[in-house]
Amino acid sequence: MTEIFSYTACRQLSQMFLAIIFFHVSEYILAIAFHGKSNVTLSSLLISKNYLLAMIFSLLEYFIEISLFPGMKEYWWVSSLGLAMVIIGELIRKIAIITAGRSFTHLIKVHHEEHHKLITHGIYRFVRHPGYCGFFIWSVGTQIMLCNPISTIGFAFVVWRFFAERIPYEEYFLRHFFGSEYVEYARVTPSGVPFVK
Ligand SMILES: C[S@@+](CC[C@H](N)C(=O)[O-])C[C@H]1O[C@@H](n2cnc3c(N)ncnc32)[C@H](O)[C@@H]1O
Repeated sequence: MTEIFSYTACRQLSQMFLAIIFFHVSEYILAIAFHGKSNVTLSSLLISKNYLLAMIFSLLEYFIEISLFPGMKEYWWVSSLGLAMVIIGELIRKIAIITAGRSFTHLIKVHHEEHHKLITHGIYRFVRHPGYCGFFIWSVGTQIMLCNPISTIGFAFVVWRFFAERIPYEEYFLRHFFGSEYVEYARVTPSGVPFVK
């Protein structure tokens, strides 16, 4: 039980809390910067009920494992790989948000607005969904950082499935808004999420 107060737990849990706080606060600040305070609600913090449940589950897994099998959390190369994924995923996502500017909205647009321009430059030259690619790496990275095997697999599966369903839906509207320009862009640019065409 004392392992919960060990150096390992303090370090891994503080990294986790810092990663979460930084992610959500920066999403909110960037949303305000690009869309204006009056157009942004607390939903831009991106904290849903399912997300909260997943995070609580991952912390429960962490506490149970560190109490019963403390050695599991001592694989520092695994934890450091997770930390690197958190930083890289965060960077990719924030570069995507800054590159797309006003075209990046947390809710998928179903009606074309004048200021909504097709973005194909910067990081969007390499992948069509850098924001989702970054979040996928970030979220799985948080669990690798905690050396949580069950949540690593669970997060990878759930987040992947979420984007595998969301991307075709989002692209249906993008094709509608931008026509052949989007079709050609999608033809030559990978999605950025593994196994999603
Ligand atoms: C949460 S953002 C995600 C953007 C993108 N899927 C990504 O992962 O970086 C969703 C909004 O971005 C818009 N969007 C997605 N790709 C776009 C692009 N290449 N150019 C302009 N708008 C885009 C969609 O219309 C949608 O309203």
